[in-house]
Amino acid sequence: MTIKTPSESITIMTDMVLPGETNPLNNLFGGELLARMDRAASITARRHSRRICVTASVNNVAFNNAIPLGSVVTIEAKVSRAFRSSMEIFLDVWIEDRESGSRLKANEAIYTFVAVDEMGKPVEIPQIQPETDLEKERFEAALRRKQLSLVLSGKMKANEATELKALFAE
Ligand SMILES: CC(=O)SCCNC(=O)CCNC(=O)[C@H](O)C(C)(C)COP(=O)(O)OP(=O)(O)OC[C@H]1O[C@@H](n2cnc3c(N)ncnc32)[C@H](O)[C@@H]1OP(=O)(O)O
Repeated sequence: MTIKTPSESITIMTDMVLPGETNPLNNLFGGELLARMDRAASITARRHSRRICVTASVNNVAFNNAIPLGSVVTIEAKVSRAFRSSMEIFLDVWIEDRESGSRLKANEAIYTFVAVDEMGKPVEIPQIQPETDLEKERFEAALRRKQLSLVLSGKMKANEATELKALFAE
């Protein structure tokens, strides 16, 4: 079984917010950000698996800070954990202050991608070896999030979600 680190497949995309991409408050339209994150996550999933990858679910998106027109937006996409054919991709979104250059964390999201063959059938992928403390923390919690996503999508019975149940029993 091949094992890879998250840094081997990281994708960093930097772009600007243009007038056609904003809402009436002149902030980045939510759907535009979702599409940009999907693109970055898709590249990371492909780099990790070297396969065709499809978005299986968007597990969490937090629009914590509005992103104003003209902002420079950086999206970082990393594999937090790989399972058999699916992988969790964690996205961190930053905006850059024009004058100081300092970065402010604007949003976070978690997507699940599945690697498939040419017929769309799920295929096995390399596992992940987390390195940093944050990567280890996200790796540990990923199975819980996978079970929650499967329960919510009706693909797993709640009483089979052992990791989730353990969380409530703590
Ligand atoms: C980049 C893009 O935008 S692609 C376009 C948008 N996406 C699509 O069109 C995808 C359409 N959906 C599909 O092709 C299929 O439903 C698939 C490939 C995602 C899943 O196929 P299934 O027949 O359900 O396969 P299966 O049940 O074996 O699941 C495959 C894996 O996905 C995982 N999975 C499926 N649904 C979910 C979900 N909602 N949340 C988390 N994981 C999921 C399964 O747990 C399994 O993981 P594992 O192999 O790592 O244990």
